[in-house]
Amino acid sequence: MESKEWSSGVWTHLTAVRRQSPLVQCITNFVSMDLVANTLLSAGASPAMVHSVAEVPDFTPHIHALFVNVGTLTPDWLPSMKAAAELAAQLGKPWVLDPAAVSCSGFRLKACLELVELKPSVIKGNGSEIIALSGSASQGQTKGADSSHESTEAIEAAKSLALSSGAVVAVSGAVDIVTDGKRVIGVHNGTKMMQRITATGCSLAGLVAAFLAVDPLQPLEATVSAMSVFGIAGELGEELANGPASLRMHLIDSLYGLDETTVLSRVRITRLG
Ligand SMILES: Nc1ncnc2c1ncn2[C@@H]1O[C@H](COP(=O)(O)OP(=O)(O)OP(=O)(O)O)[C@@H](O)[C@H]1O
Ligand SMILES: Cc1ncsc1CCO
Ligand SMILES: [Mg+2]
Repeated sequence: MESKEWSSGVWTHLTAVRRQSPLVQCITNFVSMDLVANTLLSAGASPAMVHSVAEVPDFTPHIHALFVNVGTLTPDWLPSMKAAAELAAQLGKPWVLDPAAVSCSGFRLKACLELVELKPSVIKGNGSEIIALSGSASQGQTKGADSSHESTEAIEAAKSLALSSGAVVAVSGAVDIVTDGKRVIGVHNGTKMMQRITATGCSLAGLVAAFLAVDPLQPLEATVSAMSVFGIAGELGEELANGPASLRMHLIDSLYGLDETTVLSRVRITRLG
């Protein structure tokens, strides 16, 4: 299946998000809260940064999807993430795990491995994060939030993590990779300058949660659509931007204004395996 066959699905997913405005609970890092919320709002979804464990029993039953990102994890936050993930999974609600900077410490790696046990629908990381989480990295390799691997170097790790966890695994980068362990799809939208804005990867993962909310039975397709839409918004934004700060603004505006003709002509998705 090539771009043409995917593109109508991408547009259908975006219009469903705009129409249904899914409620997405986000337990994300301090750096990303603003951009994640604004990305979700400009796509038509409804973000709620509800992160206290005390609120999970009341709030999580009402959400349409959950997004968990460990970018600024502390021991206080982990119980909220686990409680929300456990309840979401129990209630059949899709949830996305972003193992941001997973290899920066043993604490964070252990926390992410425990979260993987709670059955995320999708795990979205950059190349280095997916390699580390799948156990493919050599020991002692310590990384921050940025990737030191191309997404394509993480394909085997992504497939193996998808098979062992049951999640769809998405790797962001120059080509976004999405796999369920059998199929491997490449999303070729996006622009290099998006790496120079902090939390674009977190925002992409939050957007994946909104797309899952409107098509929970097809997590691979929903993830591919979200990645393509976010990439197209970045491409259009770059045409108007002078650098990362204005790209951040124009990306949000472009996501808000995306129309059918633009989506259908810009989607670049291929089957890689
Ligand atoms: N070289 C590139 N060319 C095109 N698009 C890119 C490139 N690098 C990253 N992107 C896009 O930028 C967005 C963020 O991906 P990236 O892999 O940089 O996330 P990340 O490392 O998780 O970021 P963060 O942790 O800061 O949120 C994605 O939409 C991705 O497709
Ligand atoms: C810079 C940074 N540090 C921890 S999380 C984060 C945002 C991108 O993941
Ligand atoms: Mg990230």
